[in-house]
Amino acid sequence: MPSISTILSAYASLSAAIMLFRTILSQMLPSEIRNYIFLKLSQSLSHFSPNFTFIVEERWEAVSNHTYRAVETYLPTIIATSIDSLLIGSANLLKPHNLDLRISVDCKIIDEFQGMKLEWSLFRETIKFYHRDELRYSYRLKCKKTERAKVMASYLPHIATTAQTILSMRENLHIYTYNKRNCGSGWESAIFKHPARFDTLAMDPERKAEIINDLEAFVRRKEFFWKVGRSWKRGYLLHGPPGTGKSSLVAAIANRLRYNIYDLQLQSVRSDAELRRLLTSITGRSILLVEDIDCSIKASLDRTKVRDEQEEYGEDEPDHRFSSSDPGITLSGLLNFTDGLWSSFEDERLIIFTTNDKDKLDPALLRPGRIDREIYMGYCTFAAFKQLADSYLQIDNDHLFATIENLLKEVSVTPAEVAQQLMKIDEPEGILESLIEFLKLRKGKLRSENEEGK
Ligand SMILES: Nc1ncnc2c1ncn2[C@@H]1O[C@H](COP(=O)(O)OP(=O)(O)OP(=O)(O)O)[C@@H](O)[C@H]1O
Ligand SMILES: [Mg+2]
Repeated sequence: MPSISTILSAYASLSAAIMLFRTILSQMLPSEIRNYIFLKLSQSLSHFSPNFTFIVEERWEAVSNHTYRAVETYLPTIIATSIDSLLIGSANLLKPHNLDLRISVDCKIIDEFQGMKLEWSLFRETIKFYHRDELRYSYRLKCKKTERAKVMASYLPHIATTAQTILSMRENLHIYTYNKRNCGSGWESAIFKHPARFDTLAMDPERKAEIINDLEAFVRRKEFFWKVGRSWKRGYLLHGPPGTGKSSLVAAIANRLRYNIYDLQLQSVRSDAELRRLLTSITGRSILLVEDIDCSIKASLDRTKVRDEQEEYGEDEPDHRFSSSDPGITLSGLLNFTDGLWSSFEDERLIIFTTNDKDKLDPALLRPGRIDREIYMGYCTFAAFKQLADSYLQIDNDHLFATIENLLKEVSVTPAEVAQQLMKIDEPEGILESLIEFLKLRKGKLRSENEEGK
C-alpha cells in the first residue's frame, strides 16, 4: 500500500500536469468541449482529495437561504487572530456586543469543534440571471471527508442554535414590508421601535393574562408541536372597531417575544407565485401580519375578477394597473401558503390577521387550525381606563373614577379616544373633569340619535 506522502506527491504532479494540459487545450479546443473535459477531470481528481466542501449559497430555489443567514451570524463569533479585516453593519457603535459583523470575501476562518478543524471562506461570483449580471455570494466549509457525517449531525445544528440565540438577543427588531422593486426576496426592512408593551396596553387584566399565557405556552411547546405532527405556528385574529388597540397589541407581542414583523399588504402582491416567494423567505421567530384582512382580500380578489373579465370579453385595452404578469392573488392561494403544505418552511411563527369586521370574513379563513385564537379588542371598559390613567397620568385612584366608571357603562368610546383626552397636557389639572365632559357629550349625542331613530 503506498504511503500518504507518495499519494500526495502523485496528486501534486497530476495537478501540475493538468494545468499544463489545460493551457495547451485552451488554445486548441472550443470552450464547451474544454469545460466538459475539465469537469470530468476534476470529478475524478476529487476522488483522491481528503477534503470535502459544503457550499452554502445565498439563495436556495430562488428564495433567501436561512442556512446562509445562520452562517453569516455565526462566523463573526469565532473570529480568531488569523483574521485581519471585518465588515461592520449599520448597528449602534456604542453597544459593542450588539454589532452587526460580517467576514469579507476570500478571507478564511478556522473553527474548531469537537476535535475537528473546519475552514470557512466567503466566495463571490457573477452569474447571469435573466440576462442580467448578478453578484452571488456563498460560504464554503471545508472539512475532512471522514468528518462529513459528524459535521452534518453536530456542527451544523450547533451553528443554527448559536445563530438563533444571537439573533434573539440583538437589540433591534425589524419590520419588513414588501417592495416590488427589491429584486432579492422582495422584503425591505426597517428597524422596529414601537413603544407598545403589555403593561401599557389597556384591556381587562384577565384577558391580557390569558393572551400572555397563550403566547408563552406557544414559545415553550416546540417539542409538543413536533410530537403531534403540527408546524410550530399559531394563528390569531384580532378584531374590533378602529382605535381599540389591535395594532398596538401586535407591537406588544413583537416586543415581548422579540419577534420580527413581516407586514404583508396583500393589495400590492401581484400573483400567487409572488406571494409564495414572499412567504417562503420569512424567517422563524417572526410575526406574519395581515392587517385589515377583509379589505385586502377583497381588493385582491376584485383585481383577479377584473382581469378575468378583461380576458373573457377580450378587451383590447386592459386596465393600466394590471399587466399580464399581474393576475392578483386568490384566497385559496393565501390559505395554502399560510396554512397548507407551503407554510411549513420556517418554524416558530405567529400569523396575525386584523379586521374591523369579523362578519365580513370568509368562513374558510376562520376554521380551527387557521385561526387558533380570536381576540376581540372592544370599547374602553373601566379596567382599561384604569390602565390608561396609570400610564398617562400615573394615578391609580381618584374621587372622579366612580363617575367615569358609570359613564363608560353607558357610552362606547375607544381606548384611542380616551387616550387622546388624557393627553391634553396643556391642562393637566382638569384632565379627568374634561374626560367626564367628553363622555357626557357622547352620551347626550347617543341619546338624541336614539330619539331621532324612534
Ligand atoms: N387598548 C389600548 N391600549 C393602549 N392604547 C391604545 C389602545 N387602543 C388604542 N390605543 C391608542 O390608540 C392609538 C391607535 O390604536 P391602534 O392603532 O392600536 O388601533 P387599531 O385597533 O389598530 O385601529 P385600526 O383598526 O384603525 O387599525 C394607539 O397609538 C394607542 O396609543
Ligand atoms: Mg391598526
